[in-house]
Amino acid sequence: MKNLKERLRNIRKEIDEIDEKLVYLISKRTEYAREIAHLKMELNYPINDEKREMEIKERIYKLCKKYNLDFEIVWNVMGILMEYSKIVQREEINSKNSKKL
Ligand SMILES: C=C(O[C@@H]1C=C(C(=O)O)C=C[C@H]1O)C(=O)O
Repeated sequence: MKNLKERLRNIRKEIDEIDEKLVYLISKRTEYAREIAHLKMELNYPINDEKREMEIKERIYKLCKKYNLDFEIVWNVMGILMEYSKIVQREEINSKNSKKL
C-alpha cells in the first residue's frame, strides 16, 4: 500500500514535469508563429496556409502510428494549437497595422 502510494506520487511528479515541458513547448511554438506573422506581412502571404496544415496533418498521422496514439485525439490537440497560433498571428498583424495609423 505504502509502495503503491509512493509510486502514484512519483508518477504524478513525472506528469507535472511533462506538463511544464508541454507548456514551454506551446510557448515556443506560439513565439515562432508570431515571428512567422511578420514574415507573412512582408511577403504579403495570408495567415491561413492549408497546404502547410495538410503537411502537418500527414506528419502527425505518421507520428501517431509510430507512437501508437489515437490520431483523432492528437489531431484535435494540434487543431487547438494551430488555432492559437493563428489568433496570435492575427493579433500581431492587427497591432502592427494599428501602429501604422
Ligand atoms: C504558423 C503558420 O501559420 C498557420 C498556422 C499553422 C500552425 O500553427 O502550424 C500552420 C499553417 C498556417 O495556417 C505557418 O504558416 O507556418
